[in-house]
Amino acid sequence: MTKERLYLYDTTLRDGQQTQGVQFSTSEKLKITAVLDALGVDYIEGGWPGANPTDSEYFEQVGPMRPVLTAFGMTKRAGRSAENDDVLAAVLNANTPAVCLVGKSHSFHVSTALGITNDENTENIRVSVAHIVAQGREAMLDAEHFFDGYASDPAYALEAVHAAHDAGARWIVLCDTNGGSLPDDVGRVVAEVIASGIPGDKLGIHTHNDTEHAVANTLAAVLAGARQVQGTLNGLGERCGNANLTTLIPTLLLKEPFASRFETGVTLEALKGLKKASRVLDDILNRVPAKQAAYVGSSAFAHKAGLHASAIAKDPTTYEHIDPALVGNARIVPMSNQAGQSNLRERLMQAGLEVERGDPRLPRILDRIKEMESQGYSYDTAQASFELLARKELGMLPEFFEVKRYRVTVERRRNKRGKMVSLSEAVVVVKVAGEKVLNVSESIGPDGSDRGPVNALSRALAKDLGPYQAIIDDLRLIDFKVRITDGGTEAVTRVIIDSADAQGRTWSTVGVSANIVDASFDALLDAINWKLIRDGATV
Ligand SMILES: CC(=O)SCCNC(=O)CCNC(=O)[C@H](O)C(C)(C)COP(=O)(O)OP(=O)(O)OC[C@H]1O[C@@H](n2cnc3c(N)ncnc32)[C@H](O)[C@@H]1OP(=O)(O)O
Ligand SMILES: CC(=O)C(=O)O
Repeated sequence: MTKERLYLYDTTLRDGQQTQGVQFSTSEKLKITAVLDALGVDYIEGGWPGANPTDSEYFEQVGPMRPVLTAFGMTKRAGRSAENDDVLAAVLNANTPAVCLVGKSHSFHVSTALGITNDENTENIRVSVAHIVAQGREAMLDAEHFFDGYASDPAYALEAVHAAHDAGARWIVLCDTNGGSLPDDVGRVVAEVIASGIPGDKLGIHTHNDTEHAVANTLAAVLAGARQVQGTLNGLGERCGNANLTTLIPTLLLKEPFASRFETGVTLEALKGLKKASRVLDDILNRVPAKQAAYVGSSAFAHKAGLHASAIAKDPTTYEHIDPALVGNARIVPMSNQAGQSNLRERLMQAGLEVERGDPRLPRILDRIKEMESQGYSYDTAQASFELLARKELGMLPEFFEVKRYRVTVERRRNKRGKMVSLSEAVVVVKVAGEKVLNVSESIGPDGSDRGPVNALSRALAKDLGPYQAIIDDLRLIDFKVRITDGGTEAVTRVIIDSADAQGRTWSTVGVSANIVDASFDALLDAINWKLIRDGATV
């Protein structure tokens, strides 16, 4: 059976930039462009030229590429010609092969937001699309609020999209702008638009995630006949985000009925780069990756319960909907008080530790984990701390250095300008390679402000570890989570630290104490020891 082509349209650089707190620089936009190109999307919407200096600069710098570069803008305003609309001119001046204009298709918005008549709006759409087509560009209309408009005034919603179609638009994109639609309605409405005379291979779908249905709504639209799919990496986008391409792409490629009916520009080989693509965006945004993200999250193939891990060891398909390698992800079998010996052996194997079934050390490790978790530790995310605990029980934990003592102080005082400022200072004394080393560090960030006592401790600890220093030089603390938890008889502080290094590895460690500084210090120590072991340090 010949497969039908589905076109993937990425709007990370435009609608993704409408996410609260997200502001890409030009170089970040160029980096994301390269990721999208490698993945194989068909269109990249680069932004709104003329709306801000970054978007304009991006279009000047981006250069030729395989995906169709698309500039975004809005239909011309009433009372002026398309040729004389300065906003439209700025969009066209970016000289992109494709231009996508947002236009109103809900009569309520035409009267309320634009303050014009339906006829004027229809004319604005028609003339604007015709103007783009006359310049030899591929024209698209993002029909804003289409589904809400169709529910309240179907005749006008159809009039608006037919105006774009008749004026030569290559794509008419039906937008669920407020994200409140549900799949049955989206599928029905797309089918009715096709029945009204706009063929499905000219229809696109653009959904928002305000009811967590953006992906489901997109799939419903595709099943009803739409052939262009809009979305963003990691579901970035205005309010609750857009349809998540990081979920949609593997679903379209791997799940039925999509996999056998459709093909996209993304190959199975490129799909293996999906998790990495997702992480590049997280890195740019300085966000901690969402662990439970479908397909690409670090928990997406994590098998915590003993029953699951036992079956997974026999056949991974017992608890996995796809092979994680297809999307560049990996299976993990975390340790926790939900685990049995199958989790443990699998997890040890992943850490390079072969332990025979029936080895008496296995139940000892399990007992130790359960005992530590009852004191407030949590190992299902802090896998690096688990590995160190297991190594200790197995007699395979080298002592690279010994911490003799540490101290941290926080001083609050007025600076010369009379402003109250803090200064955190830490002293750590370690014995390493037979030598006692005293390290002192302050915690001042690049902007001159105090980064707190844990940062000062981390810097002092990692300042001079003698022969091991070169190994830990690239260690970075990327996240720090503190939680007051029940440690058996009384409340304790649990600190989880996520670390990363230049090899792209991330790992989590845990520390627990009644004292937040001690809990943090223990988690920091584990982070360093884990890296030393993984990088082959010897005593
Ligand atoms: C649904 C979506 O997400 S569409 C994407 C929206 N994206 C953005 O808004 C981000 C980029 N936008 C901007 O930088 C600015 O809004 C600009 C540069 C485009 C316009 O700025 P300003 O001229 O200051 O206008 P402002 O933002 O206050 O208001 C938008 C104007 O566009 C008009 N407008 C809105 N949609 C349309 C449309 N589809 N066609 C024509 N005009 C429109 C509004 O009526 C309003 O005009 P008014 O001030 O005469 O009432
Ligand atoms: C165009 C667009 O981003 C929307 O309607 O949601």
